[in-house]
Amino acid sequence: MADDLAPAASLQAWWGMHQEIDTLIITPRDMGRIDAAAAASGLASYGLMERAGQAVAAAALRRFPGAHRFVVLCGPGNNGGDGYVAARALEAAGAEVAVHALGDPSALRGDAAIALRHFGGAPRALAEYGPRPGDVVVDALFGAGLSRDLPDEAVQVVEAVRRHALPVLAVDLPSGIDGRTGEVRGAAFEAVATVTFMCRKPGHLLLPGRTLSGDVEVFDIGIPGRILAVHAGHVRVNTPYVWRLAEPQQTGATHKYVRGHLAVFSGPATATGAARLSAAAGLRAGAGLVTVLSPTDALFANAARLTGVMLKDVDGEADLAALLEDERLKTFVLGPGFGDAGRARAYAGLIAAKGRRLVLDADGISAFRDTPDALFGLFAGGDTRLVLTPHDGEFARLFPDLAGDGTLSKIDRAQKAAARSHAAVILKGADTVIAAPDGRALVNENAPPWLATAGSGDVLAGIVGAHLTQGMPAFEAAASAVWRHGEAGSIAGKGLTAEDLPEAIPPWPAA
Ligand SMILES: NC(=O)C1=CN([C@@H]2O[C@H](COP(=O)(O)OP(=O)(O)OC[C@H]3O[C@@H](n4cnc5c(N)ncnc54)[C@H](OP(=O)(O)O)[C@@H]3O)[C@@H](O)[C@H]2O)[C@@H](O)CC1
Ligand SMILES: Nc1ncnc2c1ncn2[C@@H]1O[C@H](COP(=O)(O)OP(=O)(O)O)[C@@H](O)[C@H]1O
Ligand SMILES: [K+]
Repeated sequence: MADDLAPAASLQAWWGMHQEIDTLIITPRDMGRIDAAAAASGLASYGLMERAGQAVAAAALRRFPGAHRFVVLCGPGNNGGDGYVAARALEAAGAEVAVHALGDPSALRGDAAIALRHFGGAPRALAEYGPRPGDVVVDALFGAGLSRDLPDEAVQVVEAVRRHALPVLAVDLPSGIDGRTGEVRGAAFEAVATVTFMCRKPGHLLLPGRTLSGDVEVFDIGIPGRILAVHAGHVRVNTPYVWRLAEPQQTGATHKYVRGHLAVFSGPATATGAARLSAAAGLRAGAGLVTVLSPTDALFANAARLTGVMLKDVDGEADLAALLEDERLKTFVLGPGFGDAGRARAYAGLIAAKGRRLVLDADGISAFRDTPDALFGLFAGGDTRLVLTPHDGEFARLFPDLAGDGTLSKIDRAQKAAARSHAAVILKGADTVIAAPDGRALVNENAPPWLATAGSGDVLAGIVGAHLTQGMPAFEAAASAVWRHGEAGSIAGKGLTAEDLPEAIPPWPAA
């Protein structure tokens, strides 16, 4: 996907400020380009392999001091080459080492053939490997070059290693994980740890690859940062480094209207809690004022439970149209607990027509399941004013073709959805991806699993709304909201309920 986008000069400049190597996520294809560029610049490619293999051996010795035997499984490409270097280094350190190769080692080419020659031993066939207690498996079968499902021979070894519960140290990626998508191709090792080189790949961050990679160590094998930067696409890890320059500034002249007014639509009398969760989160996340806009039948239910948040009777399009005359009301959250699909569509239309910003979540998203293009048309043109916050199910309602396309990674899906909808898209999950219409995308990694609790998404929508109403650009507002939501989950801790989250939203990290 990244390649289909011709980055505008401004976008290149934007990423130019965000080239911290720690935040780069590089696809296997771009990594191939980086290798080629490194070689073209005069860097000896075998030197890169040598450093890679040495780093793997060092990690193996450090992590598994009690290993009886290191079993290095080597594949037919450069991943296997790294394995031969590691095997030689482990032997040199005095460890017991067994090497098994997939395919005919004499067919190895290039750097991998050199690595085998330096190793000097004769690898045994993969099928001859018999797991023993005390074995530590160094998985160098396939890395970035995996291009199809694992061959049967490799699947059998994966299964045998799992049956014997042997620890696995993966080289670059656990074999079987697709580095571009994080998906399992047929079968995959489950690694205790993975040693990768220069930067993480999507497969280390997207599920299930994230889980199967274990601890990921990123080792610098000496490719210059300038070469990485030139060939890095538009994908980064969601860290404050990426959006800190867009954080709202608090100055002495700040007053509550400068900090922005956020409005959250409530559902009917029987479904008001979700909107209050969003509203409470919005206030805590920095909106100067927050108002719950409630249908008449739900006013008492809301009034009984609101303090810092204000309440207003909005029961239909005429009421909303009148309210939109107040220019200070800049941002709306529509969807949590909302229920009424027809009304949700009408409200979104009015908000768009008046040039306001909208966080569309939950029922607000589902309301457009039959007419997604109508939604996307509402917010086309100009600055990005719409943030969509779907989980996978809601995503499939608006973008059924993208959801059903098994060739796309979660990053690809979010990027394509953002471009189509003219929205910043937060595609939620344990590996939430945030994407902008211009192709930028971030993968989030700070959310603890106990954040998966009813109402947690409502809190996120409120935080996004608070950031938007303080004037942050949509993509940065969305990304920083996902990050603060994740931090709140860690601060509130295991066993949290969504009610605990607003209180736990942390201050902005120091810029
Ligand atoms: N800069 C860096 O990061 C550096 C990276 N380095 C290392 O290089 C690794 C990438 O090497 P790589 O490109 O040779 O790919 P790799 O994963 O070894 O596999 C390719 C081979 O497997 C084959 N093949 C693929 N799928 C298959 C299947 N299902 N079943 C059977 N065969 C299959 C494929 O055959 P083909 O598809 O061409 O038929 C080809 O022969 C990278 O992960 C890292 O460890 C370091 O050495 C130095 C610097
Ligand atoms: N396993 C997980 N680990 C971390 N965060 C998760 C996990 N599962 C879900 N989340 C997060 O929890 C939130 C759930 O939101 P959502 O699916 O809308 O639920 P709800 O509608 O109950 O609020 C999202 O922010 C999502 O990214
Ligand atoms: K591997």
